[in-house]
Amino acid sequence: MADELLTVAEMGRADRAAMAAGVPGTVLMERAGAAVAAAALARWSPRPVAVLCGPGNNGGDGFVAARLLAERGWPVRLALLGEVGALRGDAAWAASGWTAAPERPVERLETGVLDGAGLVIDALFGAGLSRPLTGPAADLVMEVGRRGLPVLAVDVPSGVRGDDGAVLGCAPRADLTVTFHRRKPAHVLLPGRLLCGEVVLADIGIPDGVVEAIAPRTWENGPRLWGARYPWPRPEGHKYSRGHALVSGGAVMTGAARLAARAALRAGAGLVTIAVPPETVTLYALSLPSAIVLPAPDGAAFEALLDDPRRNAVLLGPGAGAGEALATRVLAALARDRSGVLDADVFTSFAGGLEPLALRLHDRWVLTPHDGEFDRLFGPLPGSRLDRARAAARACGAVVLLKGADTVVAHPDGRATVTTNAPPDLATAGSGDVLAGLIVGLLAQGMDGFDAACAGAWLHGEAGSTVGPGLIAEDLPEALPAVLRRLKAGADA
Ligand SMILES: NC(=O)C1=CN([C@@H]2O[C@H](COP(=O)(O)OP(=O)(O)OC[C@H]3O[C@@H](n4cnc5c(N)ncnc54)[C@H](OP(=O)(O)O)[C@@H]3O)[C@@H](O)[C@H]2O)[C@@H](O)CC1
Ligand SMILES: [K+]
Repeated sequence: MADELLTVAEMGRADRAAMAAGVPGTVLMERAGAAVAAAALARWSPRPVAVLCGPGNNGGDGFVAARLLAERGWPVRLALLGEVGALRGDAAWAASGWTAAPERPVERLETGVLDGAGLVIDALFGAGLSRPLTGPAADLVMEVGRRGLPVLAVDVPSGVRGDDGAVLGCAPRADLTVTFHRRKPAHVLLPGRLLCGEVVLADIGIPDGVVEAIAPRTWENGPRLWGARYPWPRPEGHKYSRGHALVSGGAVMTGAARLAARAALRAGAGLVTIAVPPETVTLYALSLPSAIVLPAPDGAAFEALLDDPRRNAVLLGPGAGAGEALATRVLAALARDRSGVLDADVFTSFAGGLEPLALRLHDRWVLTPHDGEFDRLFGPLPGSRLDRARAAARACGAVVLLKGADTVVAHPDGRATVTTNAPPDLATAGSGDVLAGLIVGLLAQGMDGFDAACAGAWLHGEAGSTVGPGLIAEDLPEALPAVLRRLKAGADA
């Protein structure tokens, strides 16, 4: 499945470009409807179907699918929101194909159309959803849910907004969603992703060059985006050539930096130094035999460690304790030519204003806030998680990774990815520290900020899935070798 995600506006451009290139809209619609019918035939045994059509082209796709399933002998009832005579363009053409057979009426959109149905095809609204569902459309959607009928959604479950996966009013929970040409953000962002069920991507004959011309800026995160630049160890390499991460460890919450350091090592950093309060050196050293544990009693000692240019990537935040001392260390790291990750307590330390950070950050730095930390640092920004992460990256000049079940990574230049492989088991204490450690480990090996953030988020999700139920954060670094082995096998194939 292609990784690009098209906004609704970009998909509209793709449709128009295809038509300008000589593919008529009716042909696109016939192929779209045929893909829906084919998906129904592939997934379900023959059964009575209720096709719910809206007043636009999404409904047009429904008319085509209804005709094709009826031609295959499936009992099909079709109901339309509005009047057939009010349909325009390709949708009117598609409706005429259905009504050409006198035994195929167009029913009013009322709940009775569901009686006897063993499958619902939801073709009420797709890309043109412009407001919350109300009236008969909402009634039908609610009734489908009450009856627990299987649902095949056309393009998106009606009520799910394509650009951000938000639900306007209500939307059915689909078992299968057939979308066209490329997926939309709604297929990967929550809650949309959960309402889509399985997503099938259908080729409706939009020429390949069209996507290149549109040059989308959003992708589903995965190794196809960054795998070619993954810093696999080289035969001629040694630990000094694999980067040296510097992790700042705290006095009280010592687990956070230890988890991060271990993850950085597992991600392949050649060396990891943890700078810790002197009284905690033994504790850190005993639990991390592969790391270098050094005392850093104060800011000056930390700066002395920073001054060694071999320590090329820095992690600040996990377990550090918010406040002036942490802020000073952050600014000291930013004043040097390093890459790094800012996490956790850093966001509280700079909650008073972004300016001191924004003046010095650049795109080899990655900020990894969850939603609460994000709001603390950037304020309540409008829009979807994609919009907000992009705006934040632009505002601060660094890569922003907005953590969650649908983690977004955004670059200041507008590129963004959505990560979809994170299992719910990852929502556990210390999980974010591991993520920060993975990213700093990749930065230390020379990956750029956007690649490192994307690869780190994906590896984190894979490690989480590998462990599965019962996961605790300590498991994640240990799961990494198996994940990397699979990644490398794919890269070598
Ligand atoms: N050639 C192509 O472009 C291709 C497109 N394809 C298909 O077309 C779909 C996009 O079609 P579309 O642009 O016509 O929009 P669509 O989702 O049918 O809805 C628009 C209508 O719904 C109405 N409406 C909106 N919200 C409402 C609400 N809450 N409650 C009530 N009414 C509401 C809205 O009214 P308005 O906002 O104008 O008042 C308008 O009348 C796309 O998802 C894909 O399935 C494929 O066939 C491939 C080729
Ligand atoms: K739909």
